Amino acid sequence: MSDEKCLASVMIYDDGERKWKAAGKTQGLSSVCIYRHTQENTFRVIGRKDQDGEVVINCAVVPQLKYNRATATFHQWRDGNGTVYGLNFSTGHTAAAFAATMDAALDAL
Ligand SMILES: CC(=O)N[C@@H](Cc1ccccc1Cl)C(=O)N1CCC[C@]12C=C[C@@H]1CC[C@@H](C(=O)N3CC[C@@H]4C=C[C@H]5[C@H](C)C[C@@H](C(=O)O)N5C(=O)[C@H]43)N1C2=O
Repeated sequence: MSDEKCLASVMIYDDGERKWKAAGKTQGLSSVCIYRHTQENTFRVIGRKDQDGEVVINCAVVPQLKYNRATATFHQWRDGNGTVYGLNFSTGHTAAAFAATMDAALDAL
């Protein structure tokens, strides 16, 4: 698993207000990675705010996860309890790299 750091703004969709909110206490970019737990063969998306290290996403990658490439730089998915995460990547390249790692994780499950 290439756990190359992907820079993105981590967003969470607020169903009530029907709008995207920045995850965590502040705006700004986070380093988002997909980590593999070798023994259990499980995967998690972990994102840490570059500014202060706050963990703004810590989400299991489950087999039924539907990963949606809404645009070249904005990808999104629902977690197990219905929270919708959005990653607004800095570049199309990092978006594609992250999506390829996500696809590889989903294939390995
Ligand atoms: C069937 C299903 O579940 N479908 C989900 C998506 C999905 C599909 C398949 C599997 C899983 C999921 Cl999760 C869906 O459609 N969902 C999930 C919640 C929200 C939404 C519902 C309606 C709106 C309508 C428009 C779009 C939206 O939100 N889009 C479009 C791109 C655009 C890009 C960037 C961001 C920007 C950071 C800020 C803001 C801006 O541009 O101002 N913005 C956006 O506006 C962003 N929606 C959605 O994605």
